[in-house]
Amino acid sequence: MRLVAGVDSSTQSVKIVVCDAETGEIVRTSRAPHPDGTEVSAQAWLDAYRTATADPSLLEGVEAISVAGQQHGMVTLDEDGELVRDALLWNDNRSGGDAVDLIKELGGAAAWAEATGSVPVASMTVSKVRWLARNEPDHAARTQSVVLPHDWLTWQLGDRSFAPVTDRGDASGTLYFDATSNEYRQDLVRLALGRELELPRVAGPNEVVGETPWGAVIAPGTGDNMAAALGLGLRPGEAVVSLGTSGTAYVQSDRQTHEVTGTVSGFADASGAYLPLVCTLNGARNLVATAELLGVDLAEFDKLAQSAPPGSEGVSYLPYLEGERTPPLPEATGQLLGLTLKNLTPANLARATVEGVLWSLAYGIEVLRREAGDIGRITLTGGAAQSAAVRAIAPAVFGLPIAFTEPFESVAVGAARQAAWALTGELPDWKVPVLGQHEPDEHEVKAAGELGERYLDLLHRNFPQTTA
Ligand SMILES: Nc1ncnc2c1ncn2[C@@H]1O[C@H](COP(=O)(O)OP(=O)(O)O)[C@@H](O)[C@H]1O
Ligand SMILES: O=C(CO)[C@@H](O)[C@H](O)COP(=O)(O)O
Repeated sequence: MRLVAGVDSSTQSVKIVVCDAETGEIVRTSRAPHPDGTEVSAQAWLDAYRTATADPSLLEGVEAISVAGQQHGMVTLDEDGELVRDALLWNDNRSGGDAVDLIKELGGAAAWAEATGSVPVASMTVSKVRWLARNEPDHAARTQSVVLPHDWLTWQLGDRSFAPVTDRGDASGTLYFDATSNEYRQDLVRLALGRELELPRVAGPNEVVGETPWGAVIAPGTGDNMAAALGLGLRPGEAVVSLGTSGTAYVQSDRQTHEVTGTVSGFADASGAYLPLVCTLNGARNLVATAELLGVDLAEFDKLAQSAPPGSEGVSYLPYLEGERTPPLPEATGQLLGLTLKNLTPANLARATVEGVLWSLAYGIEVLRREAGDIGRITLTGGAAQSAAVRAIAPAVFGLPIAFTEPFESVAVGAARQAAWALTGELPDWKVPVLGQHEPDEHEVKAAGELGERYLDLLHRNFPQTTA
């Protein structure tokens, strides 16, 4: 058996899987937590990786490795390749105003969508670069290069024996990369920073970019959502909804989208195609927060949520606990609305939380459908895909069949699949452990329409800027 490893260096933790390169069978796993917060030293990701791999038997016999990472984070390097400051992560909202400025300066949202496939929001690397230039001129002056979380960790795994590399998927989330021509847009870096940056070379999807000190092949790696698409074997006409720290919804496409409202980002994928994607800042943590508020564990939370009727008897939960990105409301806070003496129950509160989180993506999925074609089925992934309530309520909110898997680290497995591709030259066919599928019934589709209208109305009334 030839072994390959995949690393998922995501927001809350690092997860590692070791797989049979031919079948994808998972033979070993490990994980370690990341520090909390939206401003984190990249060194902490390497430390977590070292903790997770401290047992030498984990990577024994592994012939290839690949790192997938949280997208967009700004890792600043000086002329010696040392870290200039802590990384600003994708969910750090301080660059919200910078995104607005950059949109104006390039001539509007359509100009950005045309140039890069996406419209800047606080999350995008280009907005963080502008924030650095504006707020920390000394750090900006020392910054020779900006790389992404997965680029940096990949470079460290190779003991810095090659120049930093990235891949087309993660590069497309910087907003200074054009995934149609596969070229950087240094003019957009200049717009953000006032000068050009040294940027990592964009490796091919199954290129061998280097070797670890212990002799394993290193694959290019990619962004975490791109890796999950690989891990789940995403096919045209199907979507993935991921509920980790973020909420994401995406499809694979053979053409780049250029959606001007910024709801859908026109990212590239890790296979040479595209990955139009909707991302919210508020995924699984809403469920965890409400469960804590109710004083129950996640299993009990699931039971409560499923015991309430669709629509939560009028209780609505706008899940903007960490501000929001889609729609771009970096300063927003969460809202709990429609409460009465009769409906204020733990069950309605639990269900409304799930409905609010799912609805915030359903709203984006409608735009995704318009931009990238119809969607026949959604596969759930990310931490909260293990929630029975999410699985049961999703068909009612999306009005679509919902497939779910056994506990499955789709990002890490996707990275491992890429490693196998780099090792053997062939992208292997790996079986996805689909456990079941819930179909929406007619009543649920109707309920989805009503819930959608209620939430859109609440969004527009509470955040009038979204109606403009
Ligand atoms: N059954 C569950 N219900 C709801 N949330 C869950 C469940 N299991 C895990 N989570 C949450 O999912 C999140 C982790 O998901 P993950 O996809 O690993 O996140 P990330 O990739 O952003 O680090 C954590 O906030 C965790 O508490
Ligand atoms: O910013 C995005 C996508 O554009 C996020 O999806 C990050 O890539 C973080 O992912 P998770 O840690 O939530 O998996």
